[in-house]
Amino acid sequence: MPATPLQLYNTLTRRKEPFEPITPGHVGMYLCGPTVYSEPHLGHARGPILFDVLRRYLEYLGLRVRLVTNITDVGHLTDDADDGEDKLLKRAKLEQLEPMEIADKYFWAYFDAMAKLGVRRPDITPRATGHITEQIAMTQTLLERGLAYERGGNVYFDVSAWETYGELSGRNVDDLVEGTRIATRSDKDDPRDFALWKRAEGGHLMRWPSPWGEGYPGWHIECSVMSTKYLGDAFDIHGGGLDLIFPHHECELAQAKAAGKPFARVWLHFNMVTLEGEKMAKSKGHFVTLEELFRRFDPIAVRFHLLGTHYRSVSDFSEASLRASAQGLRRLREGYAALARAVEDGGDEDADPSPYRERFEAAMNDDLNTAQALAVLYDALRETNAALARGADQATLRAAKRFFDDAAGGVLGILGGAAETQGDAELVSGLVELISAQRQEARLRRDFATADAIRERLAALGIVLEDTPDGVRWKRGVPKTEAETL
Ligand SMILES: Nc1ncnc2c1ncn2[C@@H]1O[C@H](COP(=O)(O)OP(=O)(O)OP(=O)(O)O)[C@@H](O)[C@H]1O
Ligand SMILES: [Zn+2]
Repeated sequence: MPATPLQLYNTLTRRKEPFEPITPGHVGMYLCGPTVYSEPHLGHARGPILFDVLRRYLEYLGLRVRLVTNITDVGHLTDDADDGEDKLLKRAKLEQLEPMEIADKYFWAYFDAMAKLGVRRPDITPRATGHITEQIAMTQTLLERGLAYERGGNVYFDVSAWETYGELSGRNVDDLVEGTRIATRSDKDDPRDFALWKRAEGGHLMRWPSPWGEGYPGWHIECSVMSTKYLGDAFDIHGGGLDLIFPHHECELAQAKAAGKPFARVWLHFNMVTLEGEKMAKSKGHFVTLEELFRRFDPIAVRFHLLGTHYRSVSDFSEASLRASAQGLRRLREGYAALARAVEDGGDEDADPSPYRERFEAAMNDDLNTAQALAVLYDALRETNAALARGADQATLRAAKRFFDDAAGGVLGILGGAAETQGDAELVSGLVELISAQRQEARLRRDFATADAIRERLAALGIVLEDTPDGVRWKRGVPKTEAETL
């Protein structure tokens, strides 16, 4: 198996190791996706952006990648110890919607936000509710192998029967008993055991028939099932936030291996996005939504901001740091635009590569050090600005442009493509505000003919101006009535 130059830190072995795909030329990766019960927050963007960059970089290295990201649309309990209230059902009651309406509403909210962040869609997005049969089958296998037991419609994994339990998180299994709150009325043999299948109580809306009566799957089993279904019993990379190492990934790994599947080879865990030093979490109500941020910042600046910290370090959110990222991105775009204008079409395809390419690759190969990779881009930018100022030859400029296209555009996804479109959004917004200010001036001069003409021309372009006590606002749309536009 040929190793790539890429080194990745593997949580399972606790060290950086050369990344070797199981099947040469192909990479299968699985990222634990969101539970779709509320608006995505900034913390939810870190994993998808990291995996998007990893995928793009593997492609840059010439590999074919299949990325699977699951959607947890079976509601799970507010408590990791198989206890508490179902998050999705709680939200459904609150919004007076069907649980599936909640799941769909936030599924789309999530993917709309990811698209704005320049995150390419996963190749497969399996939903837990679409894989109940497979989850029942794996539960049955574990029962047949004597590694699980049933108690009145609940099926639990027998942790004491699985020797390597704790291998991923490094937790000592005996100590775990201490740390596990012994739930009252629990029918588990051992408090460390976790649910593979839960009996649906009276009011539980999401339920399916099973050999153990009506119920629903436990949280961890969906990922063991859906990852291996689409990537094979052994696959290359499995990822998620550090908060998922225990219990979620520990349990996923135990179940899958106990069912006879070698499972993931590399476990990649990213650190948390924090707000005032504390983990952003929707269940704690401690977060800033992506939608809120997108109202004030270019989404690609948000992407840029998250890439500015190595994925294994905490990324603390503040307005000031995001503003600084937005400014940094603007400088990069301006520099690139000047370079693109100076480069003439065609020729020099075989010119020497930019000297920065090697440094960029070294940073990415070192466990995806995107912070370092961005620093290389800025060194290259400084050099490019100097080259433009001294009127460097076309071969040099073309090599520089190719480097920015591949590194900043292709791999990091902060220039070109979606990034460019976002830049356009900023431009449109700026232009409309400029024109709107001209109209205000016309009105102050009592030049109503000009003011009305501007409003009409904008309306014809699908832009509606609204006079509000806080000044003029604009939105895309059609004016409601003729009277309102006057
Ligand atoms: N603050 C955060 N920083 C980085 N990743 C996060 C953060 N919060 C959640 N994630 C990641 O988002 C993915 C989806 O997690 P989940 O739906 O459980 O979100 P959550 O906000 O943590 O919810 P909850 O508060 O209910 O635990 C997981 O991979 C998780 O690691
Ligand atoms: Zn998972």
